[in-house]
Amino acid sequence: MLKTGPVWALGAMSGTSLDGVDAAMLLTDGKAIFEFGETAYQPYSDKDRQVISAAFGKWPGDAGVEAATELVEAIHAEVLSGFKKAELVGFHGQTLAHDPGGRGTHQAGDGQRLAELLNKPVVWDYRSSDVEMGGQGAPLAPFFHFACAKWIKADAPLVFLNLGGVGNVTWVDPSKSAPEEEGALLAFDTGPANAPINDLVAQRLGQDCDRDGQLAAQGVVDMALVRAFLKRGYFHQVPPKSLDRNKFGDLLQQVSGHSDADAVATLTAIAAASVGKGMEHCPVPPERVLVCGGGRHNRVLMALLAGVLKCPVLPVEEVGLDGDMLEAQAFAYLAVRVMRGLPTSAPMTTGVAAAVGGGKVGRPGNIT
Ligand SMILES: Nc1ncnc2c1ncn2[C@@H]1O[C@H](COP(=O)(O)OP(=O)(O)OP(=O)(O)O)[C@@H](O)[C@H]1O
Ligand SMILES: CC(=O)N[C@H]1[C@@H]2OC[C@@H](O2)[C@@H](O)[C@@H]1O[C@H](C)C(=O)O
Repeated sequence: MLKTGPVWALGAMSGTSLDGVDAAMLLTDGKAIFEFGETAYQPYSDKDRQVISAAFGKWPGDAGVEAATELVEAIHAEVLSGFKKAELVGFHGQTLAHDPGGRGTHQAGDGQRLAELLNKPVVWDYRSSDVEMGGQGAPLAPFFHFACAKWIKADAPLVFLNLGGVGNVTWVDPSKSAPEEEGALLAFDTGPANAPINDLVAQRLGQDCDRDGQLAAQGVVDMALVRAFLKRGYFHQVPPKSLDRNKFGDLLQQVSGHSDADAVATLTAIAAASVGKGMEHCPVPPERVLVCGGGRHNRVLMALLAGVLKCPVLPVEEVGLDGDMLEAQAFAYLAVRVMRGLPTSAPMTTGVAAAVGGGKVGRPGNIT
């Protein structure tokens, strides 16, 4: 049993951009944020990235999945074992495939095995029960965004924008008292963010990202391609809605005739335009957009967003949050909610039939 009151939870996230594993401590009772704690980051090597990306789009039992899973577990065990103060762990794992309307959702990494290795309770498989109840299983950070809005004492509707491999937004009404309350949240994936940019610069230049947007800054945006992209069905779907990382895998083909700089500039403009399009769904316009995720370091992307959005666009650091660790903190927060039987998603965050508490709990000594 988890003791009552606030506990130190350790969250870990390996995101779709495949840069590495983020880990962060959070003191929470599953409702409010009490304190932010230590963090760690372990980048994937090129070899790790190859093993994991070879398993993208694959399901348990498919070739390559076991190797990727072992790697994900081993790297998490290494990073997380340093956090002695953690009373429990929230382990997201690595999404390999996401098809909520079909085969489900697949995060590599077994929380029971990790619980044995770390000798602590591990909450994992956060997305499956939401999907089983008709939800998208993503995004799941929104309940934490609600807690962040309270922590920063926001007094008007605002948006959290995460620019990871995929982009996602959470619109928050901070006047509500709980994230599951009707009208408190609206969340969905906006479109591709860093994933296509990373893939293109990896393929063409052997780089891991377009650092600070340097290449995009030298290119010319193919506006016709951007306009055509926004006509795709996904952008006309009413949220909640979510994306597989490789849903727009044909994008690289679309820019194959462009120079490196023009191609990256166009993919960057597509990421910004997708967010702009998504904002049309907000119940009321947000007072500000607070940006987390690695894409906020991309100056071109941030400048384009400032042009597209009709309110201030600020990195979350402006309000005292850590934009590189927000998702890891989210899974720490959600771990405590799961342990306490509190919901982790709701109809307006994932489209699930009713508020649901996702997540399994792995406990040391439970291996059969
Ligand atoms: N200085 C930088 N300049 C440009 N892009 C950057 C910079 N730093 C990080 N990024 C981008 O941000 C990515 C990492 O972002 P983040 O860790 O938020 O993604 P993620 O958690 O893997 O993805 P997701 O949120 O989709 O699961 C990198 O792969 C890179 O594309
Ligand atoms: C299926 C899956 O892993 N989705 C990720 C991905 O990365 C960003 C976006 O797409 C978001 O929906 C989600 O991650 C964050 C952490 C979330 O669940 O809120």
